Amino acid sequence: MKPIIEFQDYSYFYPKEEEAAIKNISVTINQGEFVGIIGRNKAGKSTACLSMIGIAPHTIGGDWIGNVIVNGILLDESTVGTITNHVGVVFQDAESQFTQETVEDEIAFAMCNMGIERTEMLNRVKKVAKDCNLTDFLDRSPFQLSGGQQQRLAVACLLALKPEVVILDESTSQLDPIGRDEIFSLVSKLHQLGRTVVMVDHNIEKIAQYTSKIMVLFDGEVKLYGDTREILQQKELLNQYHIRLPQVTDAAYGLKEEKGFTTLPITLDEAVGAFSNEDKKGGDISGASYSNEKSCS
Ligand SMILES: Nc1ncnc2c1ncn2[C@@H]1O[C@H](COP(=O)(O)OP(=O)(O)OP(=O)(O)O)[C@@H](O)[C@H]1O
Repeated sequence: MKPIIEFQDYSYFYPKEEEAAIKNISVTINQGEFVGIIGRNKAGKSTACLSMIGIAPHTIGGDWIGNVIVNGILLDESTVGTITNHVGVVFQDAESQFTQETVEDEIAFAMCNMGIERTEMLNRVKKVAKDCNLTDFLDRSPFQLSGGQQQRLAVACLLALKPEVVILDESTSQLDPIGRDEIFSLVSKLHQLGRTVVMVDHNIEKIAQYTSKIMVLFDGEVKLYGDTREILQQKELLNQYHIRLPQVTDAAYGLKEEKGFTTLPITLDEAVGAFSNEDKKGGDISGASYSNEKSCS
């Protein structure tokens, strides 16, 4: 596995702040992983994202200790410009980044500063519009799109630049359930195509369904980092960090002894399998019809 983002004993202090917002973290995100970052408010999730793209410290200022290495580039030697060749980020308020009159121009605009040849640029607009299900809206104003469509447009602008890593920081928090599903479905496809995806989201059900790894942040520290299924088995620990289990996992946890579950289901499909299997000996979901492959509906 090739490391794509490495935090090495990294701490970050916002300007004029004495306490670090990120405290001595050492974690590696490998190429092709889909990592969910979770944690209560002010845990440091956005600061971790900003550090992955160099906005902290290069744009915001402040101090740091340790290192962040993005695709082999050390923080000391990077600029936001060099990192954005590898990493793209979409924030919660996608709308605020739009400046163009049409969706087509907005996607093309993202490529303007990169000196991309016109035919190539038009090809990329067509491709990402298709991938993000925006082909029918190319002539429309970005401001006449729904919240979900605007988030998809922000992702399309980013994909046109072909970054290896796509970061979404609470991009679904203001969307209705359908808009949220659209974004998760889109990033899941990107992940299947081999992109590395990092997603900050408070929706633990979706994080459970789609991610391959979870990073739990608490007061600026990484408390847990590992396989999504393994992390979500640890109710007491997660609760300590103010994170709840997915509802189906919590329900199965309550019946763990009675049903003899050795592994808790983390998605609805798995729970249906687990509970319909309950008459069988032990009621273990390992006998149920689920796999470690994440659903990508
Ligand atoms: N520009 C800033 N200047 C000073 N301190 C900041 C700044 N931005 C964030 N912080 C502080 O850094 C810490 C981590 O904040 P951060 O926004 O990274 O957390 P978060 O987990 O993303 O929170 P939320 O879920 O509320 O968005 C908090 O204590 C916050 O107050």
